Amino acid sequence: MNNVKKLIVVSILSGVFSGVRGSIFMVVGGRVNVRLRLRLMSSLLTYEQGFFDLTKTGDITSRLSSDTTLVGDQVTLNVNVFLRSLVQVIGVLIFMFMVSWQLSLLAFISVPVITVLSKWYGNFVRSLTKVMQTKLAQGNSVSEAAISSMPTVRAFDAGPTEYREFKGHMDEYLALNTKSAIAYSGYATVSTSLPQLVTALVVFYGGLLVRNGDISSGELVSFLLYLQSLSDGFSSIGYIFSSLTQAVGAADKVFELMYRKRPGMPQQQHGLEPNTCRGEVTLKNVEMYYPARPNRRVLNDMSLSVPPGSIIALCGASGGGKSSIISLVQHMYEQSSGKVLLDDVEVHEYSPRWLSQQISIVQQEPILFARSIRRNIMYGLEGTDREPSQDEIERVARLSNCDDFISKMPMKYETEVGERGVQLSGGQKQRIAIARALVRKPKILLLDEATSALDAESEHMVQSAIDYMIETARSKDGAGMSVMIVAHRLSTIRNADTIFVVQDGQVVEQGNHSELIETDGAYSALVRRQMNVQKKLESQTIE
Ligand SMILES: Nc1ncnc2c1ncn2[C@@H]1O[C@H](COP(=O)(O)OP(=O)(O)OP(=O)(O)O)[C@@H](O)[C@H]1O
Repeated sequence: MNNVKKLIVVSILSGVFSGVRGSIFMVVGGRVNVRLRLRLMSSLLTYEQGFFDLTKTGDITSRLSSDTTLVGDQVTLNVNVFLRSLVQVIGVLIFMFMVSWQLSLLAFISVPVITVLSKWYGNFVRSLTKVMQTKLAQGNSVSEAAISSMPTVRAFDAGPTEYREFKGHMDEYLALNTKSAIAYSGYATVSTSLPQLVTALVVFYGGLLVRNGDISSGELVSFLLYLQSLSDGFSSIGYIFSSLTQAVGAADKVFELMYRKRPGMPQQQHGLEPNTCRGEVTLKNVEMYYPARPNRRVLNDMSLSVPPGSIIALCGASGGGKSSIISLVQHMYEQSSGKVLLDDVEVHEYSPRWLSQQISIVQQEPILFARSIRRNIMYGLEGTDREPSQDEIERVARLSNCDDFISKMPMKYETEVGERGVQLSGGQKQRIAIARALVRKPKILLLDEATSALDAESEHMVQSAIDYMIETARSKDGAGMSVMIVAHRLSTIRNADTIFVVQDGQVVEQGNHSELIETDGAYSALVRRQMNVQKKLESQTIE
């Protein structure tokens, strides 16, 4: 009866032990998964030259999900079983040596072979897994891009093309998967049959030892049972080894991204953070190449200066380099020679955080995030000591002509704008982007003027918001706010203190409107062309 009681206690204890052990590893696996994701996300959000040029962002977002999950899962499942098997193997080994050291040594002749084989197999699987994860990520990137752009896919009836593209990646993944399965079958064949062969040898030699009276037949039987248990332990360690190598293969890519060239959040705090900013921007003999196209010079000996509180316009033919100048001022890219200065200090010397506090930008195609209008307006300031009050948000919304359409929405400022702001019109998005720029009270306002995407009414609304910004910059209230506008509309250009005509990466003319008209060069040609287009449009409308 006592024995039965003991058995019950042991069974319950072992159940509890295995349950607790399992849950501990689930917690550990979950933590590994989340920690990896957080580290990767924080590293991806770190400011880095040229990172904006990554075309396959889906590849990266997939790393955030699938690779980190794989690593976490393998930790949960395998480390747990690995530890259990290791204890089993060590215990059994001790018992085996206690029975017969000669038989034990014989039982181990396969170990060196299996060790070498496992090492080779591990390396193979590791490199293969890396490629497989890349193929999966590429597939994810295609599906993400297609699903998030369904209206375009549908409009161009590109469903079959997208499917073929996706299937191409999946087929490549499957081929690699088959290769991995064949390698596994070879590895498993050798690593399973070798111990069986060794068992046959042990039975043969053990029989001799029993006949010579060196060990009893009972000891031989127990040795064989230990051997079986040992082989079970080894085979589960082998299995775990291959799964863990897979996880390490996946983790390799994650770590590669995490520790790429300019990693680490602390770098973000580095750099100068002066208490004041005058807002004087100067470009001196700047030459620039984009990392994605290192052979194409985009800016060539570019020099310009923006005195504090002035308004300058950049105009000229498409592709001339106007937006590239704006990116350099924000220090999104590094010039290859020359200097980009803010208040006589090179922009790379400032901390990126400080720099972005001084500069606000309204992009040509403003990007909104899938959150409420209120949160979009105070984007980047939320949760900081610069977070604007609701009154302030409403004030800038009024100034940027957003107030009318926001007040007509049922949830007002709490209205969700949808993924990339799809639930708003182009003009509405643009006006929210202007409010977002104004609420930051910048010292330098960069404006990449949007023209084509807006209808006449929206254009009027956006234009009057821009005019207001320019007026603010000129007024005492906005003293010191310099404005750099990539301008297409004559009305905006005309108001600028200095106009720079940019062609093929160089300033070909500069001066104010009347000076440049008098010069009768590239600028006046540009103005004439615009007026002609305007006249044509007007006559067509009248007809
Ligand atoms: N991220 C990038 N990677 C590589 N090349 C780029 C990148 N962005 C722009 N370019 C190239 O740099 C050149 C200048 O582009 P930029 O956008 O500065 O011209 P732009 O004058 O602003 O044109 P637009 O008036 O059409 O906006 C173009 O030839 C363009 O193809």
